[in-house]
Amino acid sequence: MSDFDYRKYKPFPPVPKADRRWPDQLIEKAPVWCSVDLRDGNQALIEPMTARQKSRLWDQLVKVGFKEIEVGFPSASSHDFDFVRELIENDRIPEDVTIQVLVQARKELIEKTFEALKGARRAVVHVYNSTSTVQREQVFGLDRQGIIDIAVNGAKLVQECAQRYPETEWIFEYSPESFTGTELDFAVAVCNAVTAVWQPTADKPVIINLPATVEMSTPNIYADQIEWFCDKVDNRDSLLISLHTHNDRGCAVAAAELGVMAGADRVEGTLMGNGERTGNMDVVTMAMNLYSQGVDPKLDLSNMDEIIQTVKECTQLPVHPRHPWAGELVFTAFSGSHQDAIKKCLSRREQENPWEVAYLPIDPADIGRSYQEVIRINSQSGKGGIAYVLERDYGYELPRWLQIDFSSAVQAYAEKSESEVGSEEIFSLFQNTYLNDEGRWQLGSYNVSREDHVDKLLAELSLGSTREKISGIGNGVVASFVDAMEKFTGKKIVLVEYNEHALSQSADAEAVCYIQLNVEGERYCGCGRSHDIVQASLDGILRAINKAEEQAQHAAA
Ligand SMILES: CC(=O)SCCNC(=O)CCNC(=O)[C@H](O)C(C)(C)COP(=O)(O)OP(=O)(O)OC[C@H]1O[C@@H](n2cnc3c(N)ncnc32)[C@H](O)[C@@H]1OP(=O)(O)O
Ligand SMILES: CC(C)C(=O)C(=O)O
Repeated sequence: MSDFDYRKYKPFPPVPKADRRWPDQLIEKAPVWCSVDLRDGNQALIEPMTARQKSRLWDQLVKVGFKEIEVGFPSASSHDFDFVRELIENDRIPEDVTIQVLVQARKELIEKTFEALKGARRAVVHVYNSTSTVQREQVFGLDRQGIIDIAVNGAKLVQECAQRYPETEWIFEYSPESFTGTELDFAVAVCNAVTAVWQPTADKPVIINLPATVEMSTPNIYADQIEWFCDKVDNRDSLLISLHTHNDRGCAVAAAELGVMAGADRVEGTLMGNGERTGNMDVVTMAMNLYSQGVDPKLDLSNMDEIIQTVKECTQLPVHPRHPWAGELVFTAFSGSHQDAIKKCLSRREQENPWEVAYLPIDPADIGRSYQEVIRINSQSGKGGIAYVLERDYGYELPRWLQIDFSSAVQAYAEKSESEVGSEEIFSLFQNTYLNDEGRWQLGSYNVSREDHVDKLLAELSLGSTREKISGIGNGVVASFVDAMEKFTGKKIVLVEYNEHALSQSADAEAVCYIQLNVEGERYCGCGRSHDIVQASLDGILRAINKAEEQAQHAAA
């Protein structure tokens, strides 16, 4: 057997179920969220958070709008204990926020936990023990009854301690840790034994948390487990069924979503999915998934960059640029056809209609992202994206024929530079390609007169110290200038395309004019920009002709 041998592993058994209902459910409201950033997130860090980092993350979690926050494992370390005390003693817990703490089902740890919570207005005490076959057999060396005894003793101790501190409103939570590796009938039996101690009612429910401590199966199987559990457990109406998924197979969010469809009321997770191994369920992703379906996520994620910054600074972990909804590249299109579709959808969008923009599942502005990042240019980009950047940043509304012409210049440039082409680079390339007069003929003074419906143009061209007088006639200034240039160059020139617009980004009302000429069978484009539309047109024509001349000289050389 080689080291990499799939025969080492066995498939996860499906849940035999003839009455599967969850696939037909829709999630129409947000679950109760509980952040476990300061506990599960913290226990997985290379360097656990300092008091200052915890405090900062706490403030952020409150700001985002979590109403339940697991703040630590106060019996495990003095840091966690002190942090809980600090929150309580300095009155830092808003009225509508409930703190939660985790503890193993062990006497001395439970007692210490209640000491840490002394004086709290309201708190969730979350007690757990492992119930899976592997842990029963190999870690605890106990049979089913032995495991039930640990859970029941823990539940009794929690209840007794709570009675010692009646000034606090207590909420109890129990987790059959490693639920996904536990036989379902046994998970139900353990939880029933715990709730038989706590005696919850519909008015005073307890939380039963069903963790995928390790994600072991496809998310549909987790949903089957949740639905099966909800159907069989005693007193379902007096329980809040909570989910706590991990991301070992990369499906923690999917599992939580399907678990909610299967009947769960509450979801535990962390911001950006920090947590043990591959992490906890990412609350940002699940909440944004709801948001993008038109469901109020009951969390305020509008300042995504601030959230990311806080998470990064407190956990010392990076956030991937392609992290769902939040990464710095998730609203960016580099590829041409995507850019083209985005540009068209955005320009046709009517504010009052529901959001429907190709390749952008939500409006990036909702989470504080600018449209600057939506379209970025590299060698994979096309004309639509390039035109979008020029219009957005410089007010140039390139006609389609010029977009086609210019995109080949940008493509060549991007291939040569082998990197992204920034907006300023694109504009400078545009100027060099269509607005450049260096070493070329420029238009000096000109005069147009009209006689018998025919326009006559006299003009002066200059190139360095050389001056040339030209003249032409035609129907309009443009036609007479083209005529003059035909005589001057000795070439056949036809005006193919002409577009103009006022430059919206110019404070003093400049116009821009785009020209395409056919010079001796070849097409050349030029552009003019001036306060005077005639000047802009003539400049555009001359620049296109200059390009034709330059090309002819190169060909001759
Ligand atoms: C899936 C999760 O994320 S669960 C949360 C995990 N988080 C943490 O463990 C971080 C905080 N924990 C700690 O710092 C430590 O475990 C402490 C301080 C709480 C306890 O430390 P210690 O008692 O020295 O050690 P340890 O955790 O190894 O204890 C293991 C013992 O407790 C028992 N035990 C472990 N978990 C539980 C539990 N939930 N309920 C009852 N007993 C338990 C084990 O069987 C073992 O018993 P043994 O000593 O008879 O073999
Ligand atoms: C204690 C429990 C809820 C836990 O963190 C887990 O199972 O992952």
